[in-house]
Amino acid sequence: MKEKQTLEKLRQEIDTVDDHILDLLNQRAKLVMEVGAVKAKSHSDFHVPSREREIYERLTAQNPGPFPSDAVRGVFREIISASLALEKPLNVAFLGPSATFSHLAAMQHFGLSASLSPERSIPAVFEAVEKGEAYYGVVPVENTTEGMISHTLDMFMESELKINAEVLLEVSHFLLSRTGRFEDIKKVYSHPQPLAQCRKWLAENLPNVPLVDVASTTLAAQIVSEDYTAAAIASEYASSIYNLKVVKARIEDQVNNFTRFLVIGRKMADKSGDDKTSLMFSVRDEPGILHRMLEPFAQRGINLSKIESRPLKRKAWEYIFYLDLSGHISDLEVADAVKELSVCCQFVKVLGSYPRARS
Ligand SMILES: O=C(O)C(=O)C[C@]1(C(=O)O)C=C[C@@H](O)C=C1
Repeated sequence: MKEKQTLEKLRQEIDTVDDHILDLLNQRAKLVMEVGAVKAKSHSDFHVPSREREIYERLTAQNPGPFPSDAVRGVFREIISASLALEKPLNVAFLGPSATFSHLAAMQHFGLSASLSPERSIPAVFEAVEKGEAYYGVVPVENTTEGMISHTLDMFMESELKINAEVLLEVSHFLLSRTGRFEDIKKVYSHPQPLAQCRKWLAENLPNVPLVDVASTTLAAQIVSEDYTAAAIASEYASSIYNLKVVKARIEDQVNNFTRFLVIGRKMADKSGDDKTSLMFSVRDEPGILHRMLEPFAQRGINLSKIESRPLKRKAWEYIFYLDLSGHISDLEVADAVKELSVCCQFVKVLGSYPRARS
């Protein structure tokens, strides 16, 4: 009896706190709408990744607990997403179909209030943003086990779109089926990449079961939702969409399997204080050129986090280089280094400066 009274009292207190939270959320929403009106007048960008980063960092740093800091980030992810939708409903194109990892990356970055539309290919995502059908696009660029996604890099050769943000997503594969029972599985469907990333686990655990390549993990989940004797390798999110049970979670052979996605838009992103800049350039074919192209960065102590080369399609044995470095293009040192680099280049293109993703 006493416990019941205590419970009731505690729940009343929770209700009072919730009322405060609701009131504060509405106070915040009104302020954000004022910010939106100012931005509309000055034609400024509605989505500001650097400001969002500042909010997350400030709140998680000062969080006294016991509410977990990761949850603070998740809650504010949704508060900001809903606020932004009040300023301007945001259309975001991503590499579809729905429930694939690009969809998850878009949800992670923009929250659940953004309107997310699947596109059938990487060029179609670029096109949707270029034509203004979407404000932003989300495309994969690199995987820790499979390497660079050259299709995305090649798109920047023609496109004038800018990288506005990066998203790091841990890619975990789930074995899903209607019954959730191992013994019912007579076939496994998935996209070739997840099948390759789970090869060892499949050989050990389902050695005689045929593996079937399909166009996406979503299609695999869809097929399996109508076949009680098949299983799909897909994301955990796909299980909720297609009403499937998890036979086995995290079956990828390599732990720490991350994919990096780029958020592309029509304008350059503001400086956040912890940024990366991506460049693309081609150099003249002459002795010592590789050394010279890296010198401007080494001399200024600018850290390079990635260098990648791709063949220039128009000319045999000539290459385009992609470089990721620490800093924003509005930093004097970075701007100077890029200027110096351009002396030994046929062309240099800044693909964008954007906040470094939290790993
Ligand atoms: O500060 C802004 O520029 C806002 O638009 C407000 C706000 C927020 O909810 O705090 C919303 C969206 C932006 O991406 C960043 C922050």
